[in-house]
Amino acid sequence: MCIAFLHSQLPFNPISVAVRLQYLSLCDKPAVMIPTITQRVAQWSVAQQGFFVLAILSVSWTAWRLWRFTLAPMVNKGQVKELPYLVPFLGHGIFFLRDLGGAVKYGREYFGNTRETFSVTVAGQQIYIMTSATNIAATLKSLDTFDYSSLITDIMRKFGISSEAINILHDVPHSLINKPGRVKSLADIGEHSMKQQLNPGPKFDDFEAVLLSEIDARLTWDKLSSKALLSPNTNSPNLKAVSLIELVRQTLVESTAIGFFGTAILQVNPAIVDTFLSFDDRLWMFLYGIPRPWSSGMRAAKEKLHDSVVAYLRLPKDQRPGAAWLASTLETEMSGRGISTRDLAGWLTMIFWSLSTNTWRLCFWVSAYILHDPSLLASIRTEVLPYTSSYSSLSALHTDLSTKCNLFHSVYHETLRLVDSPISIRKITQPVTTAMGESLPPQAFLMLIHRELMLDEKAWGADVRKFNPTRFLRGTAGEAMLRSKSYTPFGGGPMLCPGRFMARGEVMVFVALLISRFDTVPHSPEAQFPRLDTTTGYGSGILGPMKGDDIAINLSCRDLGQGLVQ
Ligand code: HEM
Repeated sequence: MCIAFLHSQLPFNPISVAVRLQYLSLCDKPAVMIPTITQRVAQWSVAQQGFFVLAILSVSWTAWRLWRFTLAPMVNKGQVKELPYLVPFLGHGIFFLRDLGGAVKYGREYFGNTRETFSVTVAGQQIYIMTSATNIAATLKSLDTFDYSSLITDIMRKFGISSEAINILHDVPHSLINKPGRVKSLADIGEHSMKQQLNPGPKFDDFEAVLLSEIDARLTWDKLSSKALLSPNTNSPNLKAVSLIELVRQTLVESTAIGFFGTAILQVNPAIVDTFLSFDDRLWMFLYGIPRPWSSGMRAAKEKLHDSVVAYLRLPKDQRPGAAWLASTLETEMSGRGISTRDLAGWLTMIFWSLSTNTWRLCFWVSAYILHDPSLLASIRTEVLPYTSSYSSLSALHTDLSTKCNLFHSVYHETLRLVDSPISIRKITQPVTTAMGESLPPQAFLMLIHRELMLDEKAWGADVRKFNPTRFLRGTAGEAMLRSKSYTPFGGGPMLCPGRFMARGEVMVFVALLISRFDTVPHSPEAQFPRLDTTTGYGSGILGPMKGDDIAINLSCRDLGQGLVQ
C-alpha cells in the first residue's frame, strides 16, 4: 500500500521503472523473468526478505524526498516552496495538531525568514501559509479569488445545522428573484442583521446597554459570582478572595446569555454558563474536528447547549421577553422560510458562541496585566475614576474609557496584540499571484497567520514579546501602529470582525468598574503571572491561560462616588 502511495506521489516510481526496464530488455521472455525474481526472493530467509523490502522502501523514500523537495523546486521555479517532511501523506499533521504556532514559526525560519508563502502537507491536504503583512493585507481585501463561504458552511455544520437548512439559507425565493435590492437569501439577511446589531448605531446601542447593565449588576459586592469565590466560608464581611478567571467568565458569559436570549434561557438551563464553558474549554477539539472518543466531553457539552436553545425556542414567545433584536429577527425570518427549530437553535448557538468565546478570554488578560502590576493598576485607576464615579449611561462610560483614558486604551490594544492568535482561512478559487509575486493554484487552502504579524520583530522592535503598556499611547509613534498592516487582531477586509466594538465595551467597562469599586490585592503576593497557552487553540482567536493558571485576588469595597447619574 505504501509503495502504491509512493507511486501516486512521484512522477516515476523507481521499483516499477526497474521492473519495466527488465521487461523491455527481455521482452521475448517476460513470463519467465518476473517469476524467477519472485521465486528467488521466496527462497530467501525471512531476515533476507525483510532486508530486501527495507532496502526497496529506503531507495523509494530517498528518491521521493530527493525529487519532491530538491529536484522539483529546481524544475518548477517560481512556485511556492514546500516545507519538507518525513512521512508521506501524514506530512506535518502531528506537528500541526500539537503545536500549530510552532510549526508555522519553524516553516518561516526554514525559508530564511523571508516571509515568502510556503506550503505544508497535512494528512494529504496541501495548505499554503502566509506570514507576510503585505500578502495578508492584499489577500484579506480580495473577495473574488479567496473564498470564505465554504468555511462558514463548515462551522455551521459543526454547530449541528443540517444540509437541508444550509441549502434553504442560500436559496432565494422565487417571489424575491426579480425584486430590487441586495438582501434576498436568509444568509444575506443573517449577515446584514449581524452587522446592524453589532456595528455602531441605534441597534448596537440598545444591545450594548442591556449587556453592560448585566455586567454592572454582577460587579457589586453582594452579586459577585459565588463560583468565583475561593474558600467562601473563610471570607470576612469586608473581604472576598476571588479567582479572577472565574469572576470574568461567569460575569461575562452570563451577561451575554441574558443580553442575547433574555432571562428565559436560565429557566430552561440554569447552568447555561457552565454548559457553555464546558464546551468552550475544549474549543480546539471542535475547531480541529477531533473525533470521538477523544472529544466526547466537548460533543456532550455542545449538544447540551444546542438542546437548551431548542427548549428555549419551544417556550411561547411571550414567556421569553428581552431577547436581542438579532435573535428575534433571525427567528422570525428563518421560521418564516421553513427552517426547523433545531436548525434555528444551531444558528443562535453559533452566534452566542461568537459573542462569548473571545471576549471573556481577552477580559481575563487585560484584567490580569493590570492587577498584576501595582503601579500600572494605580495609574489606570487614577485615569478611569473621573469617569466611573459619575456617568450618564454605561454606553457613555464605554465611549469615555475608550476615547479619554489613553493608558487604558493602550493597555487594551497591547494585550490584544500579545494574546490574540486568529487565523483567517480562505479557499483559492482561481490561479492567482500574491502581492509578493508567488503563484498559488486554485482549490488550495490558504492560512493567514495574524499572530506572525503581531509578533514580527521588524515591525514592532526588539521588545516585541514583552508587555509594554505604553506601546500604543495616543500622540506617540505607537498610535500609528494601530492602523498598520502588522496589527490585525480582528482580521480585515470584508470579514473584519463586526464584534470588535462590543468586545471593547465589555472588557473596558468590566475592568474599569472592577478596579473602581474594589480594592484589589493579590491573594498570594509571590504568585506567578499566568502563562499563555500558545499550543492549545492556536488560531482560534484569543488564547487562554495554561490549565490551572489564574490570578487570585482579595477584594474589598471602595467608596465610589455617585456612579450612574440618572
Ligand atoms: C476579542 C474579541 C474578538 C476577536 C479577537 C475576534 C476576532 C475575529 C477575527 C480575526 C475575525 C476574522 C476571521 C477571518 O478573517 O476569517 C472575526 C470575524 C468575525 N467575528 Fe470576531 N472577534 C472577537 C469578538 C467577536 C464578537 C463579540 C462577535 C459577536 C458576535 C464576533 C463575531 C464575528 C463574526 C460574525 C465574524 C465573521 C464576519 C463575517 O463573516 O463577515 N467577534 N473575528
